[in-house]
Amino acid sequence: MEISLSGKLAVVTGGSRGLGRGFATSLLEKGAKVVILDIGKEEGEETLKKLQEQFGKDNVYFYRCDVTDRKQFEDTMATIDKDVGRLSVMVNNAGIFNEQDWEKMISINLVAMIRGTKLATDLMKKDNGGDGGVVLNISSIAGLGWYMNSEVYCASKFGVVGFTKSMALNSDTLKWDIRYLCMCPAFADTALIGAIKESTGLHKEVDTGIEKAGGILSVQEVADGFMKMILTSDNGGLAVISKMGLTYKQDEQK
Ligand SMILES: NC(=O)C1=CN([C@@H]2O[C@H](COP(=O)(O)OP(=O)(O)OC[C@H]3O[C@@H](n4cnc5c(N)ncnc54)[C@H](O)[C@@H]3O)[C@@H](O)[C@H]2O)C=CC1
Ligand SMILES: CCCCCC(=O)/C=C/[C@H]1C=CC(=O)[C@@H]1CCCCCCC(=O)O
Repeated sequence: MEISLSGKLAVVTGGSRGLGRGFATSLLEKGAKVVILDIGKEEGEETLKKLQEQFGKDNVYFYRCDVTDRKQFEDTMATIDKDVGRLSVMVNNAGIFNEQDWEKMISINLVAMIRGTKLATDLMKKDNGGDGGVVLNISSIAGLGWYMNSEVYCASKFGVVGFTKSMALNSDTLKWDIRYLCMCPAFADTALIGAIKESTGLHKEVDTGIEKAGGILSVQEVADGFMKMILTSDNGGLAVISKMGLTYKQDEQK
């Protein structure tokens, strides 16, 4: 069964550039309203301008928000609920690769993803006046396997998989009418690749890894897999997006 996104409100963290901007664009193409949350003010405002030109002023919003700042994240979500509308789609996408500043990486990749999921759940759950919806958390291939010089990144992304799959099993999920989904991209063509090379020191190895994987994913390829999950995946869907396309893990067949 495919859901309709027309007129639905979506929030995308880290949506100013890279994969997040791709997800925001896909949601807008399907008729959703999109709020981008990002720490980068200039990039956010630039993206807002471009997307508003393409999809209309009333359909795209940008709030500068550091998702590691608990109060800022909570206040921003409350403001969106009051000023923009009722949330239906939450995309916890903001992430970094920085093994040196590993505590910050855990705060963004894992803690903020958990917080975003909980804040969205409170706004969407049917027994709290919400309309239900979908939370899609962005993990990585590094959330299912292990990579050299990437210990904390892998730990953070394994955490995203474990948390999201377990949320999907929460005994109240059916009552809430919320689907919890997790997507694991392989190497994709964004600024993160430079950060991986710099942080791990594995410049050649990353290029070889990309070659072995059949090349680098375009943002559009990842966004297509993302949209397929949003529209059709059952609660608990966990999928890899690679050059082979979107592949569900274990018992999740689509
Ligand atoms: N590019 C790749 O090869 C892969 C990326 N991923 C994941 O995809 C997600 C998106 O990454 P990319 O688009 O590739 O990277 P990117 O670096 O292009 O975009 C990340 C965005 O997150 C924002 N951000 C960072 N810290 C933030 C904070 N504290 N609060 C709010 N926003 C913040 C950045 O400003 C930026 O706009 C990340 O979770 C990443 O781990 C997963 C697998 C592969
Ligand atoms: C192959 C060397 C990798 C070293 C750098 C690294 O640890 C990268 C980690 C992850 C960061 C985001 C990702 O998605 C990266 C892993 C992607 C690897 C994809 C390889 C696919 C394959 O081997 O088939």
